[in-house]
Amino acid sequence: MSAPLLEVTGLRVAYGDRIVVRDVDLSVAPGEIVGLVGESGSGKTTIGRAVAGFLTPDDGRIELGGNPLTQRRSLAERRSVQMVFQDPYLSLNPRLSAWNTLRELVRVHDLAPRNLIDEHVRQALSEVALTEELARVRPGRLSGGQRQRAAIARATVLRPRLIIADEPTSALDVSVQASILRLFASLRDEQGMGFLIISHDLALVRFLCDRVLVLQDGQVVENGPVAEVLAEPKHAYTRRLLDAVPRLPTYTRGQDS
Ligand SMILES: Nc1ncnc2c1ncn2[C@@H]1O[C@H](COP(=O)(O)OP(=O)(O)OP(=O)(O)O)[C@@H](O)[C@H]1O
Repeated sequence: MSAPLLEVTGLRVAYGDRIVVRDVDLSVAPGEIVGLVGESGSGKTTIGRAVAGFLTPDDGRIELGGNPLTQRRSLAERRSVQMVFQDPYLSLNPRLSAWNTLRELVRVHDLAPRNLIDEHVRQALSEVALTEELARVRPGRLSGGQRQRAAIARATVLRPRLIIADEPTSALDVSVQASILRLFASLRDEQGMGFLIISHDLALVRFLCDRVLVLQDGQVVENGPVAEVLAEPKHAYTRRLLDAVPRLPTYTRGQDS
């Protein structure tokens, strides 16, 4: 297996004196999609926010490509780890079109010479299958799926090495969920991006992820290839999580509806 892209060791996060993440180790290899599952309140989002640099852990190490990441990150380090939220409005400025948001990011991060900024933005939009016409309207006029595509382009335009996606499809209609998941898979396959996908949806994890970590009360209780963990969960908690889903819906690999 290739050297990890992300390596987290001994992560501990407390809110006040309440420890909500304890001794968490996790890794994501380049081109790997790792799922982080667990009940509500088990600490999934907190881990994602710590890795993205939005909060300071109380203990532990976060390394990207072998280099330690602290909360005080350089522009390049911030660019390398991008987060996509359940609610695309958190990623997009409602007063700015996605087109302008993306252009501004390319400019600030100096990713293309002035005359090639539009080209760079067009490329990112085409990867998420969003037309320039749609990208030029305010996010409020887009459908939920289009808005999430714009939010993903906001992350991918920066050519990050790792994307953390927190419940990226739970606000979307079932009909568009699978198309967003296929988009993540193609970014993994074509660009070798690593993903940490936070979800409570085991069907999504089975469809998309290569490996899964199961979190209970802030601790990792199971970690392994998705097929193994979901077929033969070793931990009673994982079995309970699976039992709580009477029948996993199946995402199709067909055309978007
Ligand atoms: N800013 C905060 N201040 C205090 N406590 C918090 C804060 N954010 C989260 N918590 C608490 O920390 C614990 C872990 O929350 P977290 O959001 O990481 O869990 P989660 O697994 O992502 O849950 P969900 O699936 O509901 O989003 C919860 O008990 C939550 O109430």
